[in-house]
Amino acid sequence: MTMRLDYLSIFPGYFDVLDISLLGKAVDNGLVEVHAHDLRDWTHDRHRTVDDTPCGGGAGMVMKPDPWGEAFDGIIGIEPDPSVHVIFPTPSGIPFTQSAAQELSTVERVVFCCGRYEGIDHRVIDYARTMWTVHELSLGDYVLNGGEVAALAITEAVVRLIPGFMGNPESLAEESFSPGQERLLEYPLFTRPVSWRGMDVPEVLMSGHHGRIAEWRREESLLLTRDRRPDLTD
Ligand SMILES: N#Cc1c(-c2ccc3ccn(Cc4ccc(CN5CCCC5)cc4)c3c2)n[nH]c1N
Repeated sequence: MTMRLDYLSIFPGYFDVLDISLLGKAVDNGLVEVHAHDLRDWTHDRHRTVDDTPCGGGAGMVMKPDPWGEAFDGIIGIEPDPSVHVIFPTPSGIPFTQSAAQELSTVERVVFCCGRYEGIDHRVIDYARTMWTVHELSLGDYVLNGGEVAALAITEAVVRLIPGFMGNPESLAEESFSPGQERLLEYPLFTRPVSWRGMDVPEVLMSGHHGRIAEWRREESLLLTRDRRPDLTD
């Protein structure tokens, strides 16, 4: 299966980075195809206007619905198709999680709608919900300037789960937040040299005793999780 990824943004250059590294490999081997679009290509005025003042007052500007609607018509089409998943990154979205990434990794087409300013006219989201499967997602409780960085993060989390993307799929199963995994943070990692600037790799990791190593790693994960993410231990 090839996953088609479309990105609608007034800064489509953000997505040039998807040609690099592992994601670039996924594009090369046909696992994903990436299309970035400039929302301003669907404006018709001299200034290629995409924003206007908020109805009801308030600070900042809101993205006009017209360019989004015309872009949808051109990029996705005018017929409803629930197999198309449209993602609106937004501060008011549902927190994006590994399970959401897992679900999205099986989808054949995803369209990211990257807002800017204070956000997108809500009718755009309401219209999209009548046509496609819509996800309003948030990366976390901090403020970004637009949806592009969130779209890149969601893309990376999803694409790495596509069968055939990762060289060693078994490693995915062991990761924190993977399905079936206890919700623990990952233990500290070490590699050679064994001694570096007066600090040594924990002896147990050099013992070759797999049982003791597993026990040490679990204990370290438990300590780290209790200290940094007590919410995961509920
Ligand atoms: N995913 C994700 C996100 C985003 C995100 C995603 C998409 C857009 C589009 C525009 N912005 C900028 C912005 C910033 C603050 C606000 C809050 N409002 C302003 C006035 C009253 C409250 C609204 C928009 C975005 C931010 N931020 N943080 C995340 N985890």
